[in-house]
Amino acid sequence: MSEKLTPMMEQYYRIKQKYKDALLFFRVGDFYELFDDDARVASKELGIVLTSRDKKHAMCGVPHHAAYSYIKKLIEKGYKVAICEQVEEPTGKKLVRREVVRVITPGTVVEEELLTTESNYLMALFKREKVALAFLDVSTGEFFVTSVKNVDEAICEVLKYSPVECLIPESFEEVEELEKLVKNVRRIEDEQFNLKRSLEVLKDVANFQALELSEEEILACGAVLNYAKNSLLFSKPALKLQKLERSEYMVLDSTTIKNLEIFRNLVDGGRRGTLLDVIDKTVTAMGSRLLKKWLQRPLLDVTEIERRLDAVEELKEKSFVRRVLRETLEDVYDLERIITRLELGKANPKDLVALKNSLKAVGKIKKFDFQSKKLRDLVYGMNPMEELCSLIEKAIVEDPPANVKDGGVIREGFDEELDELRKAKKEQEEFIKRLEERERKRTGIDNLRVGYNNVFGYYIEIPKSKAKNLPRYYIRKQTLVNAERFTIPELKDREEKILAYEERIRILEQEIFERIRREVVRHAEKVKDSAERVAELDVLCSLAEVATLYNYTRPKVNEGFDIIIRDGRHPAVETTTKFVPNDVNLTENSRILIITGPNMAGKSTYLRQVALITILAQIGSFVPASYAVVGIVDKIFTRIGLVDDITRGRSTFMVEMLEIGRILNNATKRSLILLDEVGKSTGTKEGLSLAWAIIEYLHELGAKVLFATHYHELSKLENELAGVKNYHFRLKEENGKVEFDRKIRRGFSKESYGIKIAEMANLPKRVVERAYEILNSENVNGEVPEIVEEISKIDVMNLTPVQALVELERIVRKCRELKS
Ligand SMILES: Nc1ncnc2c1ncn2[C@@H]1O[C@H](COP(=O)(O)OP(=O)(O)OP(=O)(O)O)[C@@H](O)[C@H]1O
Repeated sequence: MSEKLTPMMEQYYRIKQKYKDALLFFRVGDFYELFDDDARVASKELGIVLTSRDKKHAMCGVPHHAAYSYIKKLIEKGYKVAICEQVEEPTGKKLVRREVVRVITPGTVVEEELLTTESNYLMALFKREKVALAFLDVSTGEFFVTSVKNVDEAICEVLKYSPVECLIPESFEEVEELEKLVKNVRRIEDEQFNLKRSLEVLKDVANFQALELSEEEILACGAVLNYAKNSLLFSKPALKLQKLERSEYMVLDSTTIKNLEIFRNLVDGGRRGTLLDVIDKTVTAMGSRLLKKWLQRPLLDVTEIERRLDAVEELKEKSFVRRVLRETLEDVYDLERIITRLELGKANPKDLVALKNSLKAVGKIKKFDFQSKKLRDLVYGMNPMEELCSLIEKAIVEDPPANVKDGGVIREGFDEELDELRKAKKEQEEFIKRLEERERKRTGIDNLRVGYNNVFGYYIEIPKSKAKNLPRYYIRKQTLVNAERFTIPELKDREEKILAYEERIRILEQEIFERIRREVVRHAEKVKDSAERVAELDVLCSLAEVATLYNYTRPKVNEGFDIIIRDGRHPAVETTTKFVPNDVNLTENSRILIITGPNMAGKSTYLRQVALITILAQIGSFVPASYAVVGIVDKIFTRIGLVDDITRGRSTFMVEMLEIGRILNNATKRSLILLDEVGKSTGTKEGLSLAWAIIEYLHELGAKVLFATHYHELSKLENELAGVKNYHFRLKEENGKVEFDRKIRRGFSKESYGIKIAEMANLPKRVVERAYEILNSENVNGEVPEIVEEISKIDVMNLTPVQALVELERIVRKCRELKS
């Protein structure tokens, strides 16, 4: 078959050979065409018509000007797209040279049209003794690496950063775990995680030597960089690597991130109703990304937290200044991405104008005067780069086209040679105008007209009825329904001149644009620095805005142990419900709170709000409370709600115990632990014993614990362990009607409201009455028969001596209680 291929198709197959795993967008004139299997896939995924070329090759195509919308769909579905361009101007019949100029994958996108404002991370994972994770957002140049102890912790990082594409060695076993969280997991041959190759690509990263990375980290970093390099984004990456130490930030494990609905809600996985959603009032894309990072990494350093709080307080108080500042911040475009596109040579003239306008806004921000150290430092260090700004202003027109090749980008008066060429071209055009006038007179045809199109160039158009007896130098070019088109030697001559000028203008404009781009890139670091400052100011303004809007107060954050909150609220629930505030006192002798109360009373909400207030305090935000003291928490663990993991053949109980095991093994005295109905997923007796033993363990550890439970028996722990205190929620009963009052109270409530809630839920009256009847009958209410039954169930022969002792102790305790 190969000898019958046209030269173009031969060229196609040669190129396709190198990009087998990508859909090849092959530029033919104004279209990108896809062939064979690529065409079949694309036509199905994009809903476009499948045709054929030369009746041999399946084919479909998309117009080049709309290509991004199609590429976006394919990328979102996880495909790689290789863009093959015509890299020379087509001349005559000779086959035009074509090359792949870019391979686009979800994690290597820099094109504005293909991105959202969120971070777009490409991640690589490498596991040996530890697990190293490298994250690269090529669109902003953000690049960081971190190490964790095991795959569980790695999953937690993945959940936090939500990478869009993930590279793992083929031998990595826990791939299913990852695939639940990341749409595009790519298995890379193990040899690709190669030390020599990684070191080779990493040597271009300026600060690499200074970082002391582990081998795992080097391999993970090398893998992401090589992948980005193979997508033809850069030959030498201009990146700075950051090594994140987990010990510098509060650790939020994956269940906590999910349960507290920090980034995604539990309803549909979206952003609505999440903590991020509530506190994100940023006005720039950079600010919005940074705020998310702050939530991903709450601080442990009290000094820095206090600095942020000072800044938020000042901005909260100066509401007018804040408003003006936020309006100015709105004028700053996504500088991080613009400067990255400029560095990668993928920027367009509009990017330069946006950069200039942003720098002007930066200049205005620099003039703000603040008291707090953080705000002063941020504002003072802003660099508006007036010279660069005025260079762009002088060089680029205010509203340039998106593509330099379209021309009209460089302002008049900026470059003498360009002005000369434009003038010369204009003279020719004016000559043609005069020529039109002259020919009208010569021929006596009033509606003779000179026109231009891309295919035929300049022509003289004359209505058909009058296209007779024309001068001999008129040469026919084209016949239309109502008109004839001609050229004359003079017009042809001028046209050639105009085309030659146009070509020189085009090249010169591109050269000037490139010169300015290089000049801007020389100052890239300064632009990036201002971008970081803008992002931080925006986040601080957002926190001040939220504090004002929702009436938050400044927490007192310290190195102490206590968490004391007055009138605390759940930041998200309070935006949709009339919220009843509650206090919390977590101190050395009240560090484990056993919280009982009916279903739906508000126990889980209470647990969550304490954790959310702690997180807010440690990112430097005000908190939803009237007063709050927060002693730094190193890790937050949660076990809320029952989750099955059937896919892994684990029962609800197994999952629960695995999670509890992880918590008990990793928590420290400084940790905050939220446990909701632990033990519920197994039999009452066993569940209760486990809950009991877990509380004893955590009491010894000294951690702060909120333990919501239906096991009323646990309330006895208050008398046995110094740090345990009982709290409860109850129903308000007025005139025979019950409702939730959502107030937490000290002590333990014996009342059980199950049937009352059933009544509230409109169960048939007969059922409710019968339930009360049974409840009040001897068998149910009497506790002696219950004990007898329990003792008879104990399988004495199969108990170890220790277990037997535990059982005995429990029974004795119960009997004593009954006696009293
Ligand atoms: N302090 C509060 N003020 C107002 N509404 C609240 C408050 N706390 C909780 N709620 C509302 O009550 C509902 C039930 O709360 P939550 O889920 O915390 O109850 P629960 O005691 O944990 O219930 P269960 O034991 O069934 O899990 C929530 O959906 C919330 O909207």
